[in-house]
Amino acid sequence: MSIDRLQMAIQKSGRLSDQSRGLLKSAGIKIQANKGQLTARATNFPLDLMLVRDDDIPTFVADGVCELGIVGENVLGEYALGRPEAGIEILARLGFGRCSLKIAAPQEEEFDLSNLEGSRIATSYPLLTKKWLADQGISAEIVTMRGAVELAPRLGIASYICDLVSTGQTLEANGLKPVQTVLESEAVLVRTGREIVPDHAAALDQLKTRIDGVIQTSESKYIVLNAPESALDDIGRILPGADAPTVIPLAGRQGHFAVQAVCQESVFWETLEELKGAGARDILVMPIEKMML
Ligand SMILES: Nc1ncnc2c1ncn2[C@@H]1O[C@H](COP(=O)(O)OP(=O)(O)OP(=O)(O)O)[C@@H](O)[C@H]1O
Ligand SMILES: O=P(O)(O)OC[C@H]1O[C@H](OP(=O)(O)OP(=O)(O)O)[C@H](O)[C@@H]1O
Ligand SMILES: [Mg+2]
Repeated sequence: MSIDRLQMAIQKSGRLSDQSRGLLKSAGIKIQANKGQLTARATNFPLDLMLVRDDDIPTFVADGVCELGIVGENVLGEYALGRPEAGIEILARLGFGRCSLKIAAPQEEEFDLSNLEGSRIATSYPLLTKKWLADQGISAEIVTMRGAVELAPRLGIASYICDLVSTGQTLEANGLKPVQTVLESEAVLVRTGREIVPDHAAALDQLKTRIDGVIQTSESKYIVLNAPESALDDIGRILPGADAPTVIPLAGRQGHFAVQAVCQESVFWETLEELKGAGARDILVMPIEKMML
């Protein structure tokens, strides 16, 4: 580690690791692979990585050991409830590691919210669960477990669980069903609430601009199509998240135009069908490699 370089904490190995590294790669940052090491260095940017357990990332960022981190909102939320003064700031939502923290009940149970009153709930997220229960006006006992929470009802440790769900396969395999959502979560880029030295601040701004560009381009597409003049208004309304399309007359085709636009929202097959229905032809959708707004 070097004090001249920005420090960022990412998950060493787990569900967020590959995409955290992928995001940096897309931002043009080359990371020297260092197998088994707890740190890694960018070779073309003043950035060092700390490769740690995801649970430790908020502590590193709060204490200013790392100015930046990539962590799930679930882990960040639990940490922030325990240390509200930590002052960690979310800089960007990253669109991966999407999951929900959910209350789950046995599949055969006819669930009603009032069933939770006075019950035992097993979870690795005691503070988020407690807060949600308090918000609902429910009092219940929390049993904190580090993992394998889905086993708790079968083992008789608790009647309900509060755990992360994405496909729902793990719940199903354990005879459980989701009944309430406590938190929707995705990976976020966070920065310390502590002061950042000026040298690092410039690198941080540059990195943030690049990451914003990567997020934008992953959602954005460049659309080109041809259309008669009568269809242009409808097409302008259909194009998702396009500010001001470029409209150019087609040579030799009176009353027909080429339309070009950057769409900053997802372009689905349904969108193309709608455009065609409005009179568009020869529709091309192209990825955008880089973008700086
Ligand atoms: N099923 C899932 N689908 C999508 N994202 C998930 C899922 N489960 C967890 N996540 C997200 O990925 C993060 C990391 O999950 P992972 O299972 O790798 O954590 P972990 O086992 O606690 O790892 P570590 O060893 O770093 O402590 C979670 O905190 C959450 O934000
Ligand atoms: O709804 P699903 O798609 O089945 O995903 C949910 C599971 O994913 C997570 O665990 P993970 O697989 O990351 O293992 P871990 O408990 O060792 O972290 C989470 O703790 C659930 O157990
Ligand atoms: Mg963890």
